[in-house]
Amino acid sequence: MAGITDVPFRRLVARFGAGLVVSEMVASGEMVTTRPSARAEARARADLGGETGVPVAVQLAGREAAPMAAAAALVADMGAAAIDINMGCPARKVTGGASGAALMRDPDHALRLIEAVVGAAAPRGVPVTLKMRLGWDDDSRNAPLIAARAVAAGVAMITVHGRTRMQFYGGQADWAAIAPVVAAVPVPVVANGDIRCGASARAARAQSGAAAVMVGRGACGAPWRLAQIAHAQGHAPAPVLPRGAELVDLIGEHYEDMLSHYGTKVGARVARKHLGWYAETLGGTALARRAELLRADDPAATRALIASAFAEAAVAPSDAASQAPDAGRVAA
Ligand SMILES: Cc1cc2nc3c(=O)[nH]c(=O)nc-3n(C[C@H](O)[C@H](O)[C@H](O)COP(=O)(O)O)c2cc1C
Repeated sequence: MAGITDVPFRRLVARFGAGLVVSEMVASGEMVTTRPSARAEARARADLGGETGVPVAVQLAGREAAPMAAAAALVADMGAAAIDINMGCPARKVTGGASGAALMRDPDHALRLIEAVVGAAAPRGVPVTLKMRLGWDDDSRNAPLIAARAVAAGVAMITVHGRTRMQFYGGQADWAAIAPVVAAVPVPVVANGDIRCGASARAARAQSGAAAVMVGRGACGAPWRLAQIAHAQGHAPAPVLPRGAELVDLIGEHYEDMLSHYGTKVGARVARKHLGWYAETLGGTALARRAELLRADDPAATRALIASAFAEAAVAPSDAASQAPDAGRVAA
């Protein structure tokens, strides 16, 4: 997730057992631009330096086949374990440039782009995956059609966020609407949208028939949650959940990692949203002090604040998260 799943966050997720992490969305044009600073930033976002200690898939966004193929070749040569094509981002600045979910409005063009990426990645032995929505809007739910064509072009796995682009993040993800994509392709389909706990993961898989789930916002302020959900599905051992001093240490290390990764000034700003999410996840005293955490600026004061705000916090068991707003539909 852009602005969230950066190197410090991915390092934490890897610590809880992730075997593969995915970069933030990287603009293909910037990856291959001749402007050195933009290019360096794009390549840093891809993080192929092995800093997380586990394989990295790189997600590319773009609207034209040629720069997408050039970026795919570049990241494949830099060691990407897989290349994911972004066909789901609803943001106006992305779709306005005809990238992200806007590609779903023109399947023929999208296919040329997919073929170009596969053409660059396949000879290098790197699989290509695709992330999409149900369609642009309710009148054009063309995910099954695009998925089938993408797989025929060589795509190895498809993730579907169960909303249309016009829904942005509103309403609830429609997991059952992912089932026609599962039926249309012989490759694994991953269900995404509003999955926050073991129970919602099970419900999403049951309603969609998907082989796996993807968790986005549910991992914010909860880098352990992916491991909890994997365990609830019987795919991983129970994660050791930090409490008290260990939790303070973990959040403190995340904070220090953000400062060193981005530099103190930018890092302190990036850290605020993560500290706010930790407070929302952990509740209690931490939640009561969320406003302070969101204003945190000076590193010494922030370190002291982390130590006192999270001192009594404990991670809830996975399915306690089903007390979240989607609890009703999980039970239904
Ligand atoms: C701030 C933010 C940034 C995101 N960035 C990306 C991205 O870079 N690539 C991507 O495929 N999806 C991105 N997403 C979408 C999520 O991956 C996911 O599809 C969506 O949030 C629904 O899943 P969730 O309910 O589990 O969050 C982003 C979502 C948010 C809220």
